[in-house]
Amino acid sequence: MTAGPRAPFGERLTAAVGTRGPLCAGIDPHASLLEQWGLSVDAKGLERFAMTCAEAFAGEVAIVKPQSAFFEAHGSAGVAVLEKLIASFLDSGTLVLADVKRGDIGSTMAAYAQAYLGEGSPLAADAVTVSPYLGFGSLDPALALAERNERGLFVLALTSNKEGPQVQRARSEEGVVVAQTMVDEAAAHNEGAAPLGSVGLVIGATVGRTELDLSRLNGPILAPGFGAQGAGVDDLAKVFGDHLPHVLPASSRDILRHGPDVTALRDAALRVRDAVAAQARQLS
Ligand SMILES: O=C(O)c1cc(=O)[nH]c(=O)n1[C@@H]1O[C@H](COP(=O)(O)O)[C@@H](O)[C@H]1O
Repeated sequence: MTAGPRAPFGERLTAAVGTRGPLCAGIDPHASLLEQWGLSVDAKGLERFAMTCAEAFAGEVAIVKPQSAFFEAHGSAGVAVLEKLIASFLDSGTLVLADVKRGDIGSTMAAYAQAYLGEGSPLAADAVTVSPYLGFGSLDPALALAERNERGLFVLALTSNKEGPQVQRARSEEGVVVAQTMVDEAAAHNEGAAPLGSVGLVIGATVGRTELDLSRLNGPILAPGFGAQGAGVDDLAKVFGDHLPHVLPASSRDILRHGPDVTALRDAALRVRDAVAAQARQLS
């Protein structure tokens, strides 16, 4: 991505959502979607898929989220397509959140941070998803590099899958819900940032009442699970209530199934965005 001075991620995201509305369009090139789009299930088909998404979304939605797994599945040629996709959004006004969900011991985390948040790295994106479930402190190298390079992190808190609560809703010896600890740690990093901090959380739109205190977060909330996993606009109000203005619903398959026609794909994304924005206005 661009070298040189930029605004902090939280500020850039706020501006992008202000201009282009509240939606994170997921780019998840499932083999079944490649087939449905009439593409070959190989790196060539992957590249066509990715570039079609770039054409449909660049400059149109606030942020896109390529899911790294579907690129990695094609080996080094697939990773090269991910690099090309990230570069294609450069200066488009649409930010890129690389969904890599990395989490490891600190010394290894430093290398992941360099790959996805390092200046000059071909995989560097505006933000990445990370997992704090090796302990929030294991993310320190990524937090430090993100801050230095004005990039962002989205830290898993309550994920959209049904297995998540076993870990995320467990309580510490002091009785604090594990996910609340992640919220509080992210909030500490965002304290005092304006208009919004650069350390976001991931809370699935499918999780029901979060029972988390999000009042001091001062950061964005990515809400996947929208569309294909069953969550809809009504769930956003139920799950996030007053925090809805900082929520960024994410949808992948439910939008991507409208391809390969670029206009149909773009219109599908903008329909979701408009439905979310209307719901947020109704509740404000
Ligand atoms: O971090 C994520 O984006 C994520 C977190 C989560 O709790 N649940 C979740 O589904 N995701 C991702 O969001 C996308 C959801 O895709 P769809 O179900 O097709 O909209 C996938 O790329 C998931 O890996």
